[in-house]
Amino acid sequence: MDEGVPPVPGPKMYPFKDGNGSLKIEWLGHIGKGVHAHVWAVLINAKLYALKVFSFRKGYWVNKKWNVSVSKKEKDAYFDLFSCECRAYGRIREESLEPYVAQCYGYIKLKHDDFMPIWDNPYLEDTLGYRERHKGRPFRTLVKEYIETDPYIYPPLPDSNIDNALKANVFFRDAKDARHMIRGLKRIQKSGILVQDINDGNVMNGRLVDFSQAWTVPHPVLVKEKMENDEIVDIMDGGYRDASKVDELIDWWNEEHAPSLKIWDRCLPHSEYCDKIRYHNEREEGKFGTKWEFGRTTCGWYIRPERYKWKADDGLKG
Ligand SMILES: Nc1ncnc2c1ncn2[C@@H]1O[C@H](COP(=O)(O)OP(=O)(O)OP(=O)(O)O)[C@@H](O)[C@H]1O
Repeated sequence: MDEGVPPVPGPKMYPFKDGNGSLKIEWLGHIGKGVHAHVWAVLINAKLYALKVFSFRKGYWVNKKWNVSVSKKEKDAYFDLFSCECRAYGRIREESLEPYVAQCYGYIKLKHDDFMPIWDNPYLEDTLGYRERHKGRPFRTLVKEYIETDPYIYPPLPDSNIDNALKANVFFRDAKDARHMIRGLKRIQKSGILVQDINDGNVMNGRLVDFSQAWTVPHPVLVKEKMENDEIVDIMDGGYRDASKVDELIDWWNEEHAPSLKIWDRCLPHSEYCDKIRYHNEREEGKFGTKWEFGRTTCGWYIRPERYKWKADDGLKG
C-alpha cells in the first residue's frame, strides 16, 4: 500500500504516479525560489509540471507559548514545511478546493543522483541546505501544476522576496482573479486550513501556490481553546492575518491601476473607510468566524479555520 505522509491523523499526500511505469524527469529550468524551496519547470514522462524541491534546513520552530507537548515525530509532522504542505494539499483534495490553488499531484523522494543533472551550482547546494551529513537522504519534492504567468506585467513589491524583476508573479490579472482569491481563501479557511504565508510570491493568477507554512486541522495548535485565547495565539496570527494579506495585495493593485480598474472587493473592512461608517465595528460571531455588518451589507469577514469539524475518518481517505 502507498505510503501517505505525514504519518499522523488527518489528511495526507501520496506518491506521484504516472501509470505504472518509471518516472523520467527532464529539467527545463529554474522558475522560482522562496526561503524554503526551489521550484523547477520539469517534464515528467513528457508532461509539464512545476517541481518544488524542499530545503534540508529545519524551517520551523515551536513557540513555548503554544503550550503543546509533542513528540519529535509529531513535531516533524505538524510543523515541518514539507509535511505542512502535504497535509494542506491532502485537505484540498478532500474538500475539492483545486480551482483555488496550483494543484499538487503527489510527492517524489528524489535521490541525490536524480538531482545531479542540475546540481552544478554551489549556490543551490547552499540554499537548499544540503550538507555532507545529508548524504543518502532523498530530496523531498512535490509535483504541482505549472502556472504560466506573464512575467513582464508587474515589477515586484519593494520588500518582495523575489529578487528578479522578470520573475515577478502576476498575482492577479484582473479584478475577477482577486474575487476568485477572496472566495478561495474563505473556502480554504472553512476547510480547516490556516495558510499563514500569503504574499505576492505565493499567489499566481488569483490562486495560492504555497502551503509550506499552513496548519491544517487536526493540528495541536489549531484548536479553538488556543486560537481564540489571545494569551496563547494573537488574533493576528489566525485567519485575520491571512485575510489582511489578501487585502494588501488588493491595495497594491489599486495603487498601480486607473480608477476604472480598481478592485472594490475586500476580505476585511477597509480601515480608511470604516472610520467614516458609524457602526463599522459591529461584529457578528458566526458559525465559521467573525463578520462585520453595515446595515444589511457584510463589509468584511474572517474565518476561523480551527472551527472546522474534523472526523477521524478523513485521515483514511486516499
Ligand atoms: N506551480 C507553480 N507554477 C509556476 N511557478 C511556481 C509554482 N509554484 C511556485 N512557483 C514559483 O516559485 C516561487 C517559490 O515557490 P514557493 O512559494 O512554493 O516556495 P517557498 O520556499 O515555500 O516560498 P516562501 O519563502 O514564500 O515560503 C514562487 O514565488 C513562484 O515564483
